[in-house]
Amino acid sequence: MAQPVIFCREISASPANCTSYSPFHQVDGQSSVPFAASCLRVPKNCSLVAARCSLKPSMMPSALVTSRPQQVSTDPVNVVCDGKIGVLLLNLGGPESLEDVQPFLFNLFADPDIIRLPRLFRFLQRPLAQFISVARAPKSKEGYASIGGGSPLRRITDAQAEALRKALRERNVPAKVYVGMRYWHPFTEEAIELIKRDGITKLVVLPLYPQFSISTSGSSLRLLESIFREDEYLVNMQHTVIPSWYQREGYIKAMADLMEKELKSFERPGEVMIFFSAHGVPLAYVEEAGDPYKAEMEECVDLIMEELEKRRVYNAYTLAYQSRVGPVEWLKPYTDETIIELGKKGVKSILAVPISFVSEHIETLEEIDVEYKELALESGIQNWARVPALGVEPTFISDLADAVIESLPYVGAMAVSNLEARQSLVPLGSVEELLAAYDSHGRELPPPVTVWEWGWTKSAETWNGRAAMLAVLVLLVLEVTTGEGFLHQWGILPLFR
Ligand SMILES: C=CC1=C(C)c2cc3[nH]c(cc4nc(cc5[nH]c(cc1n2)c(C)c5CCC(=O)O)C(CCC(=O)O)=C4C)c(C)c3C=C
Ligand SMILES: [Fe+2]
Repeated sequence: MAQPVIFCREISASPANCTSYSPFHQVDGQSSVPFAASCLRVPKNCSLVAARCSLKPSMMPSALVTSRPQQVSTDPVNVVCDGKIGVLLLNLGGPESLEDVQPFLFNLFADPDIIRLPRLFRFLQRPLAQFISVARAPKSKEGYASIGGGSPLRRITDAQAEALRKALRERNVPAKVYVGMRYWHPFTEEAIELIKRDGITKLVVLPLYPQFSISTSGSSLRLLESIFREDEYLVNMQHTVIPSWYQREGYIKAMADLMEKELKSFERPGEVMIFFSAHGVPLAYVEEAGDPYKAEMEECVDLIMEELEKRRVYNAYTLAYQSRVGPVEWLKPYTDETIIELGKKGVKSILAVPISFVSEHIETLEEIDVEYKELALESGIQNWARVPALGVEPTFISDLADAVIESLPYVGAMAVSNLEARQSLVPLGSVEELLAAYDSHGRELPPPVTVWEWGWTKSAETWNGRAAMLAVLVLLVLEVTTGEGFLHQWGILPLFR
């Protein structure tokens, strides 16, 4: 994993030709040593007012100076360009109807960042995804049926895109804002088509996940990288990525505002346990593949609590991880077990705070509001409330707009137009650099799901699952090699040719 370093960059634009060099400095204590030099290309007629940026220690690669955007100095950063600016919001996507559930799950499980099979078995990714999605669909459908028959994600993300567009316009930055989902409509590929159609020349890529995970932002960026690689238009389009933004002051304040408001709904606000519930990831993502998700999550919680303390809110708090799937170990502590523990310890009031996602979705509306609430009440907790997701909260949207504007001076700063370099480097640097910083060896990730959960103990479940997985792999190999078997009989296999 990349070592923590401090990067400092100064950009100065010469008005004559609007081209400048931006030396990078790696700052080691007091001294500052040149680290690398890259050419910042700015289109003609673009006036770039000097921007200074100093970043605190971070795991981010050098290209991603925008990863600590709140650290950008208060100097005015004005980029008024004749280029067409686009902002691409990346998100997960969700089924819009019950019929969409199985194909949506297929897309999710076909993603090697969700299930990464050993290289030898990669050809089984899609058959396996088909198998798991068909097996899981009935349970998932029940969940989506209970929240109105589909995910609200598309509607909310579209509203966020529109609000962001307006906020940018109010700041005199005319930009088009696009939504690209990873697993359902509008797919990232659809967004890219619109970006090309509109002739966008400068793109800010903004995953709508506050914290970075290989399984979310990483997966979306990996897809984007492969699209960029193959497209001559995109090769020449300048871009930058804001990989995570949980540490931004505006986001932290917006979260604290919502929490403060919700705390007031309790009879004795001071006695409420603040319960941050984050979406989990399998432990191996963090411990073996270098996913910064857990570290970023913990820092995020600390920053929110610090902000609340400034407001004289001193409640006890805890962080746990929800939504685990299958028998492998996920990040701990688990939300359900923690709720039971708190009940045993005599906690009477809980304020649940969904922390890894900025829209309402199935895991807030069903898992937290229904399942965890029920569990809490059964465990002796008497008062339960939940903080709503940020959605289009003005402070939040306004902060996203600031993040986009602060990142504009870096758009294309790492551009490589050299044909030879394109082969080894990703054309426009930053997506590739980001992916290279995490999960650089593309290590095998554990399949986080299983459809075979039998046995009485955790260990038995794990081994049963592994044995069943092996058996299915063998069957699939036989199917693919002989063209006969149960998947063909069920008409499953021809679907993914
Ligand atoms: C930061 C957020 C998320 C992380 C990290 C994440 C990892 C992750 N998810 C699965 C499996 C499933 N996720 C599902 C839905 C879903 N996941 C997230 C967010 C994160 N996932 C959201 C916002 C949603 C809901 C979308 C919606 O429709 O509202 C599902 C489908 C629902 C279900 O059947 O439970 C699955 C499955 C894994 C395996 C994983 C990490 C490897
Ligand atoms: Fe998920």
